[in-house]
Amino acid sequence: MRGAEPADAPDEAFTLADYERRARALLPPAIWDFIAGGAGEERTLRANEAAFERLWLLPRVLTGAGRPITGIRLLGRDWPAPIGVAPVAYHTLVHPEGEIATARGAARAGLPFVVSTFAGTVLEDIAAVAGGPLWLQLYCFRDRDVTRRLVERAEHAGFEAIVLTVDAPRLGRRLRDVRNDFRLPPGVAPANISGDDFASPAGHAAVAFDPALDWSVLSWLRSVSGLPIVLKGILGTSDARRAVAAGADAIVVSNHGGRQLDGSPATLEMLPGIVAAVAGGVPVLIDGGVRRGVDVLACLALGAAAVLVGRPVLHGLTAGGADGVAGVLGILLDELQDTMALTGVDSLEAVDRSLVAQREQLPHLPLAGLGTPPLLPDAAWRT
Ligand SMILES: Cc1cc2nc3c(=O)[nH]c(=O)nc-3n(C[C@H](O)[C@H](O)[C@H](O)COP(=O)(O)O)c2cc1C
Ligand SMILES: O=C(O)C(=O)c1ccccc1
Repeated sequence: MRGAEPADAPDEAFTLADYERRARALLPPAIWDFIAGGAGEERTLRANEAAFERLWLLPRVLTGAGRPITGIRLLGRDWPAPIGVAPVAYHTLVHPEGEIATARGAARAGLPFVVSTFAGTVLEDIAAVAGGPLWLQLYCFRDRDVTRRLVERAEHAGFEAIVLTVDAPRLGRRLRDVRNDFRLPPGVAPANISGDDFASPAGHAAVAFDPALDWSVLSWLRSVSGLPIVLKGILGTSDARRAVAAGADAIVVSNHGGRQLDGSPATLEMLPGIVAAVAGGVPVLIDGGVRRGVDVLACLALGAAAVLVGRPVLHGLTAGGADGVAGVLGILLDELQDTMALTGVDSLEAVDRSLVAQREQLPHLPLAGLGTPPLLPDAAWRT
């Protein structure tokens, strides 16, 4: 259920769901499937969004907090809001200007952009139009020279962090793509790595990704770059602790938007346990299913430093190029401000766990306990 929708679906978009609908109407079905789909039966994909439906925000009244400030500081940089663009391959699949248009759109909000190893446009060109922090998402290839050159180029172009994706020794089995025999259309190819045979993403990954990647990759990465290293794709508490011990500068709690291990839990459900395990050691970011301002605040209430959004940015890019990306990010920002004002917090430092309650738990709470409900008991399973 997407909220009040006009029957005749006009062109104007007021929510991320509106952008999603517009993108779906515009894209060829196989490209839509590649973007929208997840691995296997898509249980994890569905779980990401569903987890937000089970969480309520508890407003505080008469706090005088009507003019919220959304800014945060992360890895030594000010962000105007705790929202960044998640790394997504091949923006040129949905718009001829690809990541250039995305960077222009993100620049209007001043928000950070994590550029994929599989970007369809050139890193230096993206850097030339960016207006907020740029991070490079890295897939570590068997060919470490190709990997190293990519990192060096990014550093030289002014990228400020490396986001190493750690949940992909190979790509997950995405059944929509298998059934569609999905291939990249002519003209869509990675612009920043050498090699060939990119047309089938899963086929290419099976050959090129390093399937034997282990924790030693961190010291290798340190040896080739002085940039902060962010590990993306952590879902378990012991992996989170290990990431901190291994010297990661931040982590992203992610199941890759449900595209890798189908059957892995919703990211929101794992967040509180991971935040507790990391105990302030490094900032914890999260992605997966963030679709409204209230979702952003829920993540922060459970301890996230910031969120990344993936598919919605591509929906904006599809529907309106740079304007569409700015539209999507602007809606999220406006909604976050609305949510903060109505929740009664005027800065993100004031946000804590007392602001959220898990739906199933509320009826059992004594009324007096509403301010500090025992939320989301930390992950029942540990890895
Ligand atoms: C079409 C598509 C391509 C993606 N490509 C990458 C990628 O190249 N590298 C990466 O680390 N994650 C990639 N992801 C995962 C996203 O970074 C992110 O984890 C996920 O999309 C977040 O969930 P959301 O789409 O629900 O916001 C991709 C996701 C999609 C939908
Ligand atoms: O990471 C992904 O999810 C993804 O879809 C992808 C696409 C092309 C190349 C590598 C990964």
